[in-house]
Amino acid sequence: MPAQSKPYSSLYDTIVVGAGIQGSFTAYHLAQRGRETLLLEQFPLPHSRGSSHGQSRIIRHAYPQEHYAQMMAESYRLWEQLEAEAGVSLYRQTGLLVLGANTNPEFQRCCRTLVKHDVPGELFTTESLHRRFPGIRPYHGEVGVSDHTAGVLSADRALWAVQDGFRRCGGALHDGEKVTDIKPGVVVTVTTSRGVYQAKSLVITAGPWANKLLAPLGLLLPFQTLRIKVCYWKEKVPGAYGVSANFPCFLALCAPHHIYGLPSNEYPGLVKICYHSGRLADPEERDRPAEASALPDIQILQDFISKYLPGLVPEPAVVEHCMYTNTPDEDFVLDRHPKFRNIIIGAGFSGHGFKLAPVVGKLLCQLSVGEEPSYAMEPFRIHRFPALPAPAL
Ligand SMILES: Cc1cc2nc3c(=O)[nH]c(=O)nc-3n(C[C@H](O)[C@H](O)[C@H](O)COP(=O)(O)OP(=O)(O)OC[C@H]3O[C@@H](n4cnc5c(N)ncnc54)[C@H](O)[C@@H]3O)c2cc1C
Ligand SMILES: O=C(O)[C@@H]1CCCC=N1
Repeated sequence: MPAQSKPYSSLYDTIVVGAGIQGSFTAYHLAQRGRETLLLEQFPLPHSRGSSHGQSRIIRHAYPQEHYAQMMAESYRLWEQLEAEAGVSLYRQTGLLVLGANTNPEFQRCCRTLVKHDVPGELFTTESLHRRFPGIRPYHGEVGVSDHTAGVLSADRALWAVQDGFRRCGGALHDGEKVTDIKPGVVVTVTTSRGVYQAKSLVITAGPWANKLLAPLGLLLPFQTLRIKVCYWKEKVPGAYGVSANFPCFLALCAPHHIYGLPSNEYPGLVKICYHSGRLADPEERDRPAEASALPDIQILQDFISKYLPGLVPEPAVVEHCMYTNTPDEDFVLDRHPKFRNIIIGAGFSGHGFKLAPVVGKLLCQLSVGEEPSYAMEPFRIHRFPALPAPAL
């Protein structure tokens, strides 16, 4: 048992299951409020089996949905606060360019939220876009809008910083300890591979494993767990698409799924460009070879790079893997269990939850202490899914 553990079957205010970015921020907010909190993680930390590992994530105000755009101001502030507390730099401003047809409704909604929230940026015609970013060829006559506040979060470092902040507030983090059973009740009993704990409330932030913990609690949410290929592409001229050359992050509004990229930085000479989808995969068998019918994501990226980014070699130089947990509408689930009201669920972050983790953690903390959440929660409610399958309890 880890040194700072309480004895067998001790009572916590809250237990959080899953120390990815969402569970870690939830635990951090709870501990900052003086709640006795236990954060349980199945794998020894750090690990690369879930959704929060890797060097980089995009942070941006540019969102087509108002409910995310309005959370971003607070999210930036909380990231800055964490940087100050931890004494580390977590955010690098690069700007972000959204590329799309000027008739694309999602593009137009992004422009509207940027204006509404007074976010500094510029509109680009096809011609001015190519002049300003010569490395980009708007192949189908796309236009652009930029978000000057956007940039890159150092993901691994951020995860470490928030877990360290949690511990410094007196929180207990047990890694390498898998939750195997949850018994609901006024006091929730949690059994792990190492012991039994009790808490007045429980937060489940288990990423792609969420349904494995929810099914025995009579709930199966309509999640798709996807294996995403994180591809890095070589610059023909080193640094041409780099942060030092002021190349921005970008989000290309392509059908059926978007393509996004980050300037070369973490691996010098390599630009991270990914397809915002992947093939269905169980997180327990993430790297099992794909069926023949699997999504040709690399070909889609190669085609995009040949057409739009002529300064890159259209062959991936490095491919890593990560998991998405998608909901049908790509909105998060932040809600109480419909039957066990002291069990809170944070899941379904659909490949865009990292930047919002400071606010997500605050909302899950508010739900677990019985406070009114600071934002309208309707988009995140479980009851938006019709006809949920009901596993027997
Ligand atoms: C390739 C890729 C690129 C992305 N890019 C961006 C981006 O640019 N910007 C952005 O904002 N977001 C991005 N995201 C999304 C973001 O990274 C995720 O939304 C976020 O990391 C989800 O975190 P999580 O804590 O929900 O899940 P996870 O990180 O998977 O954490 C869940 C944790 O729960 C643990 N767990 C599960 N079951 C148990 C159990 N029984 N007992 C104990 N522990 C358990 C798991 O081991 C895991 O550590 C990206 C995601 C990927 C994969
Ligand atoms: O959330 C983000 O910014 C990235 C880029 C767009 C698609 C998903 N993740």
